[in-house]
Amino acid sequence: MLNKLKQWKRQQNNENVDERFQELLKHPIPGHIAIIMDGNGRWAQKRALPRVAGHHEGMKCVRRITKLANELGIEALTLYAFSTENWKRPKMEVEFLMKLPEEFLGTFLPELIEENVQVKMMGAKEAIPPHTLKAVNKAIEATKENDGLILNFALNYGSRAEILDSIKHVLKDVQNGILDEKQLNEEVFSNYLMTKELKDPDLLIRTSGEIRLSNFMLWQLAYTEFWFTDCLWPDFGKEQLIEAIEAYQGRSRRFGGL
Ligand SMILES: Cc1cc(N2CCCCCC2)n2ncc(-c3ccc(F)cc3)c2n1
Repeated sequence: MLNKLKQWKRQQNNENVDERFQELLKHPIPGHIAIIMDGNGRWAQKRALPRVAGHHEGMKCVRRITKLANELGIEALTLYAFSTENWKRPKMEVEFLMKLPEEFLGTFLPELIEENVQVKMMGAKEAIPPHTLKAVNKAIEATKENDGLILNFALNYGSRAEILDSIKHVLKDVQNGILDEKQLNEEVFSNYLMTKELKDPDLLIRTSGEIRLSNFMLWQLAYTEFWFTDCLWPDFGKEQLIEAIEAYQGRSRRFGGL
């Protein structure tokens, strides 16, 4: 009896989730969503599993949320997969993390191609292992003509380093007469950033209850709506994505105006 009731309640909830998902489409959808995918280690710890099990489960969640974002017609999804600070983690964990891109793409690249997804990457390539970079570059090449969802992985990414490198590039262009410093403004500077082909994120989601940016897209998030959740990334699913976008749709954005 109890199982029947649980099954009925679960079905009611699923129907409600699907209705809410469809309802999202009647209101403005965020063009670009950025996600700090936090809580993978804690997810594993709660289950007395090794931390890497949480990272692996988090990788499956990447596929789940990518499919949902594509269904919603979201233009770009930027995922913070590995920060410049993550190199400080234990060697074994870093080696495991650096294998995830090739595992993800080895499994899902055909599906991404099928679903018209364009894979991009932003970050400092020089420190990324060749085997990792080879898999990512293969996916970028294989999907470069796709014009559906842009799936942008932040890999060995740090925003302060990105901004500093852009400033150095601007200085060099001014010195070489390529750029007149009087022409330098926010729009011109944005074209020096790794995100030059993307609009700024409309919505930032951070999971696991942490309320900080962790050196992520500091310039680009100036007018972005933030949504924080205690939900751990591996547990982040359709219902949580709906909740985040419902919150976004409930806010009126003024971009500094009245
Ligand atoms: C380093 C790392 C970690 C990683 N995690 C799983 C998601 C939670 C965050 C940490 C662990 N995931 N998940 C997917 C990728 C990936 C990266 C580039 C790419 F082109 C394709 C897939 C990934 N990369």
